[in-house]
Amino acid sequence: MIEIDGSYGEGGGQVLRTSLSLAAITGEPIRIAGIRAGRKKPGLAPQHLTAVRAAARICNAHLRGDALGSMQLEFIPSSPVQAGIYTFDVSKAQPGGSAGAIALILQTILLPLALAPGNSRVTLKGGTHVNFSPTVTYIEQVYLRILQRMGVEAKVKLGAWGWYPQGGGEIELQVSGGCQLGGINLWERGDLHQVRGVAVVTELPSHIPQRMANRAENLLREAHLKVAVKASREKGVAPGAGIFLTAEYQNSLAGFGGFGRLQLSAETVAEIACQQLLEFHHTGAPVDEHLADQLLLPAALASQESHYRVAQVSSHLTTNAGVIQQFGLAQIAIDEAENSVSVMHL
Ligand SMILES: Nc1ncnc2c1ncn2[C@@H]1O[C@H](COP(=O)(O)OP(=O)(O)OP(=O)(O)O)[C@@H](O)[C@H]1O
Repeated sequence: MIEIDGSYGEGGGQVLRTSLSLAAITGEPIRIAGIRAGRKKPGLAPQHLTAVRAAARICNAHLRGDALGSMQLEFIPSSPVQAGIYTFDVSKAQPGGSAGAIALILQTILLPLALAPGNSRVTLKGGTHVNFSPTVTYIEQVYLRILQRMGVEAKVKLGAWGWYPQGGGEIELQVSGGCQLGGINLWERGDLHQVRGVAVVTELPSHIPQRMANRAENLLREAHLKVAVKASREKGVAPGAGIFLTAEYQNSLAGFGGFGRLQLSAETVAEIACQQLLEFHHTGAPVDEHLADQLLLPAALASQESHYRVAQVSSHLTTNAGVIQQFGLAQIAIDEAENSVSVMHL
C-alpha cells in the first residue's frame, strides 16, 4: 500500500488525480490522507469524487472513504484496467448538480485506458469550460495533440458546452488502447505559425462572440501575430461566453482563455485571453505553465526520456513531480533557474 500525503505541496486535487491514475496503471493499492488539505473547502468535491469513481470503475477498485468532503481514501485495484464503454456524470456526485470540470476526470482515466488493451468510448458530463482547469478546447487543441506525439491515440467530441455554475456539458472521448508511450522533447518551440481561436456563446446573442473575436484579432495583429478567431453560438443549457486561443508554434502548442461574466464587456474578455497569450509568447518557452504539470505523468510512463522548457515552474509542477516519484517509476529533475524539466526512467 502506497501512502500519499494529500496535503503535500499544492495540497489540491491534482495530488489525488495523479495518484489515482498511477494506482490504476500499476495495480498498487493506495491510501491518501489529508485530501485537498491546502484548499479552503478541503476533502473530495464533486469533480474529485467523480474522478475517484471513474478510476475505480475502470480497474474494479475497492473504495473506502469515497464520499463528498472526505479527506481520506483507500483505493485498492482488483483487476488490470478494462477498456470499455463508460459514462461518468459530475452532476450526479452532488444533490443539485455540479459544473465540476470533466477535463480533469478525462485526464485521470485517459492514460490508464490508453495503456490497456482494447478501445474505449467514454461519455463525460459536467463542466466543459470552467476557470482554473483545462477547458475541453485546451484538451483538444493542446493536450491531446501533444500527447499524440508521444503515442496516445485519443479524440474528443464536444456535444454541449457546460460553464460554471450550471454545467450540463457533454463530451465523448474515444481512446485507442495498447499505446506504446514514447518520450517528448520540447526544448525549442520554433516560429509561431498562427494563433487559432474560438469565441463562443451559449444562450446569448451573436454580437458577443463576434466582438470577442474582433478584439482578439485586432490586439494580436497589433502585436504582429498571425491570427484567426472564429465566432460562434453553440449548444448549452445556460448562458455562457468565452474565448479560447491556441498558439501554434513550429514545435509546440500553448492554450489560453478568457471567460465572460456579468459586468465584463466582450472586449475585456478577449483582452484577458490575449494578455496571457502575449505574456507567454514573450517568454520564448515552448510549454505553457499548465501543460508543464500535465505532461509529467505521460513523460514518467514513457519508455524514453523527456525534456522540456516551461514558461514558469509552478507549484503544481513541483507537487506533481513529488507525487509521481513516490511510485518509483521515474526520476524528475526540475531546474528552476533554467525553467526546464527532465524526466528519466528508473
Ligand atoms: N487555464 C488553464 N489551462 C489549462 N490547464 C489549467 C488551467 N488552469 C488550471 N489548469 C490545470 O488544472 C489542474 C488543477 O489542479 P488542482 O490541483 O488545482 O486541482 P483541482 O482539482 O482543480 O482543484 P482544487 O485546486 O480545488 O483542489 C492543473 O493540472 C492545472 O495545470
